[in-house]
Amino acid sequence: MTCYLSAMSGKRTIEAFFGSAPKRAKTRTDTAEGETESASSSTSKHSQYPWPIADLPPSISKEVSSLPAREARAINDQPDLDLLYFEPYVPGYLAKQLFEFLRAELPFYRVEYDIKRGGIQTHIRTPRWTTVFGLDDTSYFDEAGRVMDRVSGTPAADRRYDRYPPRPLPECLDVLRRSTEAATDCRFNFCLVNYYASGSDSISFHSDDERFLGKDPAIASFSLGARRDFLLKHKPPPPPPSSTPSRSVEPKDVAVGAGPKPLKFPLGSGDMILMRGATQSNWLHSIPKRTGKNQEDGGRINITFRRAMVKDGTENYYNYNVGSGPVYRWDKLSRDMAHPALPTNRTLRGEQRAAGSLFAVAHLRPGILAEGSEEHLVSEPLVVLEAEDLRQADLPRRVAGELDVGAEEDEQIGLRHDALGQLGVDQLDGDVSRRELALLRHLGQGTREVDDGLAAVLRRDEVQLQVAQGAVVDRGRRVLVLLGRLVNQALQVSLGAVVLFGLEYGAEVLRPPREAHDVLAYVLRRGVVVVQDRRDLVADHVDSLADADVEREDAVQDGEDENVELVLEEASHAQPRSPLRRRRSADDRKVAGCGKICLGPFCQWCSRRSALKPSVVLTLSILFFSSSLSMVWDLTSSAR
Ligand SMILES: O=C(O)CCC(=O)C(=O)O
Ligand SMILES: [Fe+2]
Repeated sequence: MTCYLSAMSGKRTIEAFFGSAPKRAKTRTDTAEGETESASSSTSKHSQYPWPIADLPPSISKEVSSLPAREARAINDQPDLDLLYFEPYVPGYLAKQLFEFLRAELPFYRVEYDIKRGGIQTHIRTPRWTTVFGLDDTSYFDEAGRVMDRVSGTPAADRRYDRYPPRPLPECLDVLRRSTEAATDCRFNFCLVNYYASGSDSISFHSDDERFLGKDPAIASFSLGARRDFLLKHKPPPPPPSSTPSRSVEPKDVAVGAGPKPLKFPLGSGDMILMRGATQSNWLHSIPKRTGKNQEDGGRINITFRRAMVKDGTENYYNYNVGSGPVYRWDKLSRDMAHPALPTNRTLRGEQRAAGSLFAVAHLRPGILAEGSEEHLVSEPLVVLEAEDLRQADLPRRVAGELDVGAEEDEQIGLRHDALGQLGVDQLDGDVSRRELALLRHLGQGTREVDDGLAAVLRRDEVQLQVAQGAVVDRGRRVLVLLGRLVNQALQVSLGAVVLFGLEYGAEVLRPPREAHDVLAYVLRRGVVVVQDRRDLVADHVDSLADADVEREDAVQDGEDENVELVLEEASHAQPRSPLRRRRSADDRKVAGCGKICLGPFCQWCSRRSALKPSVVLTLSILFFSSSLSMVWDLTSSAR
C-alpha cells in the first residue's frame, strides 16, 4: 500500500521521509524597488546536477502549492482499473508557465541501451527525452545532499548508487510533489520527467509494475503542453494452467476483442491522472506517436511521481532515464535541445573545456552494403582506434603545442595530431587505388584537392561515417578519428569546426544516428561553421535527414515496433540491400548539375568519368572539429 490516510499524512514530515531538499542558494537578492517578484531567482544545487536548477519564481510556486484546481473524478468502471482524473490539476495559464520553465531548466537525456528481444541483441533508442530525480525508500539525502542509509544514518554505500549517483528533486519539482502528496494522500520519492518534443516522440505500451515499486503502486502523472492521447488497454489474460497437456492454448485461440475495452484520454495541459490500486498490474498504457498535421505540436512534458521501495528502483530509474550519454538542455534560441557544454572554438582549449560534455567522434562502421561483422572495421581506411587506444596512446609534446592545449594534457590525448595522412595511407595501401592514396596525401596539406581527398575517404563503398558520442566510444566500438586540423586545413577553413555534410552518393537515405542530427543542428545553430559557400548544402542535407527521419519513424510505427528505433546497421544487416534496388533519395532528385555537391573526379553528377560506381552509398554527415583530439579525450574520459 503506498497511499496513506489523511490522518496519517498529517504527522509525516516530508524531510524525514524524503531526505533534505536540495540546497537552495540565493543567487541574487532583492533589490531595486519595483523589481518584480519573479525576477528574484534562487536555485537548487547538488553535486549530481549538471547545473544549478532554478527554483520556480515565488509567484508560480505559491500558486502550485494551492493546487489542485479541480476535484478529481474517479474512473473505476472497468475491471481492475482505478484512476483519479484531475482535469485539470494545474490551470491552463499556470501549466503553460510550468511547461516553459521545466523545459528550459531541467537536464534531459536521450537514453540508449541494449536489450535482448526475442533472443536478438537489440539497440534501443528511447523515443523521447527523459530525466529523473529521487532516491528509493532505503535512503535519504542529508543536509549536504549526501545519500544516507535510512536505518543506520550513515552514508549509504552501494554499487547500485555508484553507477548513477542519485540526486534529489530540485525545488521546482518538489513543490509539485508536495502538492500532489497532499492531494492524493500518497507519498512519492521519485520524479520522472518525459519530454515529447513532437508527435514523433512516444512511449510504447507498458505498465509501471516493477517489483521495486511494491504492490499496487500509485503513480501520479501530469501533462503539460501539447495535448496527447493517453491510451490504456487491459493486459491479455494469462494463459490457462497447463493442466491439460493434450492441447496447449495459443494466444490466437483467445477471442479477439474479449475483455475490457481499450481507453483513450486526450490529456490536456495541466491534467493529472493518478493510477493506483490494481491498475498497473492489469493495464498497459502508452502515448502513441502522432503523424501528419498533429506532429509538430509544440511539445509535451509528462511528470510522474512514484515511490520506489528498494535500491533496485533507483538503479533502474537512473539507468533508463539518465543513462550514460550526454546531457542536453533546452536552447531558447534554436528551440531545440542542445548540448549545453558543447565546446565552441574557444571552449575547446585548456581550462575552458567543459567536462562531461559530449563530443563528436567520427567513427566508422560498415555501411549498408557491408556484410556486417565488426571485424570488417579493422580493414577500413584511415585511423581506426579502439576507445582504449585513445586513452593510452601518446601525444607528443610538439603536437600538444600545435593543439594549444596545456602541456599536462600531453599524456592524455590519444593520437598524433599530424599522423593521419601517414597512418591512413599505410592502412589503405594495397586496398585502394594509387589515385586514392595520392588524394589522401593531399588531405593533410591544405591543397585545393581537398574535395577529391575527402571523396577518396568517403569513396569506400561499405563505409558509413557517423557521428557518435563518448558513450558509443565507451561501448567499445571502433573509432575513426579524423583529425580536425587536417580537415580544416584541407578545407582552408580557419574556424574551429568543419562540417562535412551529408554526401549522398548514390543515395540511400537512411536514418542517421540521432547524434548526427544533434551535432549538425548544433553547429548550424551556433554558426560555428562556414564551409566556404556551402551553407545551402548543409541546409539541404538537414532537410533530407528530416525526411529520412519521418520515413524511418513511420516504418517503426507501422511495424508496431514502438519504442524501438533500430540503429542503422541492424536494419541493414538484417536485410542487406542490393545497390541495384536502392531507392533514389530526395537529394538525388534535388541535385541537378553539380553546383552544390561537387567532388571533382568523384562527383557523380558532373563527371562522366566518375570513378564512383553507382553502387556507392554514402550517407550522413561527418563532423570534424579542430582540436578534435582533445575533445575525443574529454568524451571518452568523462562519459561514465
Ligand atoms: O507521458 C505520459 O503520459 C506517460 C508516461 C509514462 O507512462 C511513464 O513515464 O511511465
Ligand atoms: Fe508509465
